[in-house]
Amino acid sequence: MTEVWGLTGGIATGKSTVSAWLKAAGLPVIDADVIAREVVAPGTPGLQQIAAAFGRLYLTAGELDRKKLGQLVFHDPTQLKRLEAITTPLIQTEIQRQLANYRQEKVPVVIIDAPTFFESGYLEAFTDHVMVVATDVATQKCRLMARNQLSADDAQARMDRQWPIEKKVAHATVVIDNGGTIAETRQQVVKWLDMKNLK
Ligand SMILES: CC(C)(COP(=O)(O)OP(=O)(O)OC[C@H]1O[C@@H](n2cnc3c(N)ncnc32)[C@H](O)[C@@H]1O)[C@@H](O)C(=O)NCCC(=O)NCCS
Ligand SMILES: Nc1ncnc2c1ncn2[C@@H]1O[C@H](COP(=O)(O)OP(=O)(O)OP(=O)(O)O)[C@@H](O)[C@H]1O
Repeated sequence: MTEVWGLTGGIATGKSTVSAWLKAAGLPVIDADVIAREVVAPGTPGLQQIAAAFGRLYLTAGELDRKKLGQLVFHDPTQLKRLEAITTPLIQTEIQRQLANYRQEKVPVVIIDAPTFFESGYLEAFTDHVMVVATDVATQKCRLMARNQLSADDAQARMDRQWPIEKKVAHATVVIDNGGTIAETRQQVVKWLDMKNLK
Protein backbone atom coordinates (compact mmCIF):
# COMPACT_ATOMS: atom_id res chain seq x y z
CA MET A 1 0.00 0.00 0.00
CA THR A 2 1.20 3.50 -0.82
CA GLU A 3 1.63 5.87 2.13
CA VAL A 4 0.80 9.43 1.04
CA TRP A 5 2.36 12.43 2.78
CA GLY A 6 1.33 16.03 2.26
CA LEU A 7 4.20 18.54 2.38
CA THR A 8 3.22 22.10 3.11
CA GLY A 9 4.04 25.28 4.98
CA GLY A 10 3.42 28.99 4.73
CA ILE A 11 4.56 30.94 1.69
CA ALA A 12 8.40 31.07 1.78
CA THR A 13 8.79 28.99 4.96
CA GLY A 14 11.04 26.55 3.08
CA LYS A 15 8.77 23.90 1.57
CA SER A 16 10.68 23.79 -1.74
CA THR A 17 13.99 23.53 0.13
CA VAL A 18 12.73 20.43 1.99
CA SER A 19 11.01 19.05 -1.09
CA ALA A 20 14.32 19.10 -3.01
CA TRP A 21 15.94 16.96 -0.29
CA LEU A 22 13.08 14.45 -0.32
CA LYS A 23 13.39 14.19 -4.13
CA ALA A 24 17.16 13.75 -3.79
CA ALA A 25 16.49 10.87 -1.37
CA GLY A 26 14.55 9.20 -4.19
CA LEU A 27 10.99 9.89 -3.03
CA PRO A 28 8.42 10.65 -5.73
CA VAL A 29 7.08 14.18 -5.25
CA ILE A 30 3.88 15.46 -6.86
CA ASP A 31 4.49 19.21 -7.05
CA ALA A 32 1.26 21.25 -7.01
CA ASP A 33 3.09 24.50 -7.86
CA VAL A 34 4.54 22.90 -11.02
CA ILE A 35 1.13 21.48 -11.96
CA ALA A 36 -0.46 24.90 -11.30
CA ARG A 37 1.89 26.36 -13.95
CA GLU A 38 1.35 23.52 -16.45
CA VAL A 39 -2.44 23.84 -16.44
CA VAL A 40 -2.20 27.51 -17.50
CA ALA A 41 0.67 27.11 -20.00
CA PRO A 42 0.24 28.76 -23.44
CA GLY A 43 -2.45 27.08 -25.52
CA THR A 44 -4.16 25.29 -22.61
CA PRO A 45 -7.90 25.43 -21.87
CA GLY A 46 -6.90 26.75 -18.41
CA LEU A 47 -5.25 29.82 -19.91
CA GLN A 48 -8.23 30.38 -22.22
CA GLN A 49 -10.55 30.32 -19.22
CA ILE A 50 -8.39 32.85 -17.37
CA ALA A 51 -8.34 35.16 -20.40
CA ALA A 52 -12.12 34.88 -20.69
CA ALA A 53 -12.67 35.58 -16.96
CA PHE A 54 -10.03 38.27 -16.30
CA GLY A 55 -9.43 39.75 -19.76
CA ARG A 56 -6.54 39.56 -22.22
CA LEU A 57 -4.85 42.28 -20.18
CA TYR A 58 -3.42 39.44 -18.03
CA LEU A 59 -1.69 37.83 -21.03
CA THR A 60 1.64 38.99 -22.43
CA ALA A 61 2.70 37.50 -25.79
CA GLY A 62 0.26 34.60 -25.31
CA GLU A 63 1.56 33.79 -21.82
CA LEU A 64 -0.04 34.40 -18.44
CA ASP A 65 1.34 37.57 -16.87
CA ARG A 66 1.78 35.97 -13.44
CA LYS A 67 3.10 39.11 -11.80
CA LYS A 68 0.11 41.18 -12.89
CA LEU A 69 -2.44 38.51 -11.94
CA GLY A 70 -0.66 37.98 -8.60
CA GLN A 71 -0.92 41.72 -7.85
CA LEU A 72 -4.67 41.48 -8.42
CA VAL A 73 -5.56 38.23 -6.65
CA PHE A 74 -3.25 38.41 -3.63
CA HIS A 75 -4.79 41.80 -2.73
CA ASP A 76 -8.39 40.75 -3.32
CA PRO A 77 -9.83 37.49 -1.89
CA THR A 78 -12.86 37.64 -4.23
CA GLN A 79 -10.61 37.71 -7.30
CA LEU A 80 -8.46 34.90 -5.86
CA LYS A 81 -11.61 32.78 -5.46
CA ARG A 82 -12.50 33.47 -9.11
CA LEU A 83 -9.04 32.34 -10.18
CA GLU A 84 -9.13 29.24 -7.96
CA ALA A 85 -12.54 28.28 -9.40
CA ILE A 86 -10.67 27.86 -12.71
CA THR A 87 -7.34 26.42 -11.51
CA THR A 88 -8.29 24.16 -8.57
CA PRO A 89 -10.29 21.53 -10.54
CA LEU A 90 -7.50 21.34 -13.15
CA ILE A 91 -4.81 20.94 -10.49
CA GLN A 92 -6.88 18.41 -8.54
CA THR A 93 -7.44 16.20 -11.62
CA GLU A 94 -3.71 16.11 -12.40
CA ILE A 95 -2.71 15.38 -8.78
CA GLN A 96 -5.20 12.50 -8.66
CA ARG A 97 -3.92 11.16 -11.99
CA GLN A 98 -0.29 11.13 -10.80
CA LEU A 99 -1.25 9.63 -7.44
CA ALA A 100 -3.26 6.84 -9.10
CA ASN A 101 -0.17 5.94 -11.20
CA TYR A 102 2.05 5.76 -8.11
CA ARG A 103 -0.51 3.63 -6.29
CA GLN A 104 -0.71 1.29 -9.27
CA GLU A 105 3.09 0.99 -9.26
CA LYS A 106 2.83 0.21 -5.50
CA VAL A 107 5.35 2.93 -4.65
CA PRO A 108 5.73 2.75 -0.82
CA VAL A 109 5.80 6.51 -0.05
CA VAL A 110 4.61 9.47 -2.17
CA ILE A 111 4.81 13.16 -1.30
CA ILE A 112 2.25 15.77 -2.41
CA ASP A 113 4.00 19.13 -2.18
CA ALA A 114 1.31 21.83 -2.04
CA PRO A 115 1.47 25.34 -0.54
CA THR A 116 -2.30 25.46 -0.14
CA PHE A 117 -2.59 21.86 1.07
CA PHE A 118 -5.03 22.68 3.90
CA GLU A 119 -6.72 25.69 2.27
CA SER A 120 -7.59 23.70 -0.88
CA GLY A 121 -10.05 21.64 1.15
CA TYR A 122 -9.65 18.43 -0.87
CA LEU A 123 -6.07 17.24 -0.41
CA GLU A 124 -6.37 16.00 3.18
CA ALA A 125 -8.77 13.30 1.99
CA PHE A 126 -6.02 11.80 -0.24
CA THR A 127 -3.25 11.77 2.35
CA ASP A 128 -2.26 9.75 5.41
CA HIS A 129 0.08 12.28 7.07
CA VAL A 130 1.23 15.88 6.71
CA MET A 131 4.70 17.40 7.12
CA VAL A 132 4.63 21.16 7.78
CA VAL A 133 7.72 23.31 7.23
CA ALA A 134 7.48 26.28 9.59
CA THR A 135 9.29 29.43 10.62
CA ASP A 136 8.27 32.32 12.83
CA VAL A 137 6.25 35.00 11.02
CA ALA A 138 9.02 37.63 11.02
CA THR A 139 11.50 35.22 9.37
CA GLN A 140 8.85 34.16 6.85
CA LYS A 141 8.11 37.75 5.85
CA CYS A 142 11.78 38.66 5.62
CA ARG A 143 12.60 35.67 3.37
CA LEU A 144 9.54 36.30 1.19
CA MET A 145 10.43 39.97 0.68
CA ALA A 146 14.02 39.05 -0.21
CA ARG A 147 13.19 36.13 -2.54
CA ASN A 148 10.36 37.82 -4.48
CA GLN A 149 11.60 41.41 -4.23
CA LEU A 150 8.33 42.42 -2.55
CA SER A 151 7.44 45.37 -0.35
CA ALA A 152 6.37 44.61 3.24
CA ASP A 153 2.72 45.28 2.25
CA ASP A 154 2.84 42.95 -0.77
CA ALA A 155 4.50 40.21 1.29
CA GLN A 156 1.89 40.58 4.05
CA ALA A 157 -0.95 40.48 1.47
CA ARG A 158 0.34 37.11 0.18
CA MET A 159 0.75 35.72 3.70
CA ASP A 160 -2.79 36.84 4.58
CA ARG A 161 -4.24 34.72 1.74
CA GLN A 162 -3.12 31.55 3.56
CA TRP A 163 -3.90 29.91 6.90
CA PRO A 164 -1.61 31.24 9.65
CA ILE A 165 1.40 28.98 10.10
CA GLU A 166 0.40 28.12 13.72
CA LYS A 167 -2.85 26.63 12.42
CA LYS A 168 -0.95 24.50 9.89
CA VAL A 169 1.45 23.37 12.63
CA ALA A 170 -1.54 22.34 14.76
CA HIS A 171 -2.74 20.05 11.93
CA ALA A 172 0.68 18.49 11.21
CA THR A 173 1.89 14.93 11.81
CA VAL A 174 5.50 16.18 11.66
CA VAL A 175 6.82 19.75 11.92
CA ILE A 176 10.16 20.77 10.38
CA ASP A 177 11.41 23.96 12.04
CA ASN A 178 13.15 26.01 9.34
CA GLY A 179 13.68 29.08 11.50
CA GLY A 180 17.38 28.30 11.94
CA THR A 181 20.16 27.45 9.50
CA ILE A 182 19.76 25.28 6.42
CA ALA A 183 22.04 22.70 8.09
CA GLU A 184 19.75 22.51 11.14
CA THR A 185 16.74 21.97 8.89
CA ARG A 186 18.58 19.36 6.87
CA GLN A 187 19.33 17.42 10.09
CA GLN A 188 15.61 17.22 10.91
CA VAL A 189 14.77 15.93 7.44
CA VAL A 190 17.56 13.33 7.54
CA LYS A 191 16.27 12.19 10.94
CA TRP A 192 12.77 11.75 9.49
CA LEU A 193 14.15 9.81 6.48
CA ASP A 194 16.13 7.59 8.88
CA MET A 195 13.09 6.98 11.06
CA LYS A 196 11.06 5.96 7.99
CA ASN A 197 13.96 3.84 6.68
CA LEU A 198 13.95 5.87 3.47
CA LYS A 199 17.62 6.81 3.20
C1 LIG B 1 -1.64 34.12 -8.89
C2 LIG B 1 -0.48 33.46 -9.59
C3 LIG B 1 -0.62 33.57 -11.12
C4 LIG B 1 0.82 34.22 -9.16
O1 LIG B 1 1.93 33.58 -9.75
P1 LIG B 1 3.42 33.79 -9.14
O2 LIG B 1 4.35 33.21 -10.18
O3 LIG B 1 3.61 35.21 -8.74
O4 LIG B 1 3.46 32.93 -7.83
P2 LIG B 1 3.59 31.31 -7.67
O5 LIG B 1 2.53 30.63 -8.49
O6 LIG B 1 5.00 30.90 -7.88
O7 LIG B 1 3.16 31.11 -6.16
C5 LIG B 1 4.02 31.55 -5.13
C6 LIG B 1 3.41 31.22 -3.81
O8 LIG B 1 2.19 31.97 -3.64
C7 LIG B 1 1.32 31.21 -2.84
N1 LIG B 1 0.03 30.97 -3.55
C8 LIG B 1 -0.15 30.64 -4.86
N2 LIG B 1 -1.46 30.44 -5.11
C9 LIG B 1 -2.10 30.64 -3.94
C10 LIG B 1 -3.46 30.55 -3.55
N3 LIG B 1 -4.41 30.19 -4.43
N4 LIG B 1 -3.76 30.82 -2.25
C11 LIG B 1 -2.82 31.16 -1.36
N5 LIG B 1 -1.50 31.24 -1.67
C12 LIG B 1 -1.17 30.98 -2.94
C13 LIG B 1 2.01 29.86 -2.57
O9 LIG B 1 2.67 29.88 -1.34
C14 LIG B 1 2.99 29.74 -3.70
O10 LIG B 1 4.09 28.89 -3.41
C15 LIG B 1 -0.34 31.95 -9.20
O11 LIG B 1 0.07 31.84 -7.87
C16 LIG B 1 -1.63 31.14 -9.40
O12 LIG B 1 -2.00 30.88 -10.51
N6 LIG B 1 -2.29 30.76 -8.27
C17 LIG B 1 -3.53 29.99 -8.37
C18 LIG B 1 -3.24 28.51 -8.47
C19 LIG B 1 -3.02 27.93 -7.10
O13 LIG B 1 -3.94 27.85 -6.30
N7 LIG B 1 -1.77 27.54 -6.83
C20 LIG B 1 -1.41 27.00 -5.54
C21 LIG B 1 -0.71 25.74 -5.70
S1 LIG B 1 -1.80 24.40 -5.77
N1 LIG C 1 17.05 27.96 6.77
C1 LIG C 1 17.10 28.94 5.88
N2 LIG C 1 17.92 30.01 6.11
C2 LIG C 1 17.98 31.05 5.22
N3 LIG C 1 17.25 31.12 4.08
C3 LIG C 1 16.42 30.09 3.82
C4 LIG C 1 16.30 28.96 4.69
N4 LIG C 1 15.39 28.10 4.15
C5 LIG C 1 14.96 28.67 3.01
N5 LIG C 1 15.58 29.85 2.80
C6 LIG C 1 15.33 30.79 1.68
O1 LIG C 1 14.03 31.33 1.92
C7 LIG C 1 13.30 31.46 0.70
C8 LIG C 1 12.02 30.63 0.80
O2 LIG C 1 12.33 29.25 0.77
P1 LIG C 1 11.55 28.26 -0.23
O3 LIG C 1 11.56 28.82 -1.61
O4 LIG C 1 12.09 26.89 -0.01
O5 LIG C 1 10.08 28.42 0.40
P2 LIG C 1 8.70 27.79 -0.04
O6 LIG C 1 8.00 27.46 1.22
O7 LIG C 1 8.89 26.70 -1.01
O8 LIG C 1 7.98 29.02 -0.75
P3 LIG C 1 6.61 29.06 -1.63
O9 LIG C 1 5.48 28.78 -0.73
O10 LIG C 1 6.56 30.43 -2.17
O11 LIG C 1 6.77 28.02 -2.73
C9 LIG C 1 14.26 31.04 -0.41
O12 LIG C 1 14.88 32.18 -0.93
C10 LIG C 1 15.26 30.12 0.30
O13 LIG C 1 16.51 30.11 -0.34
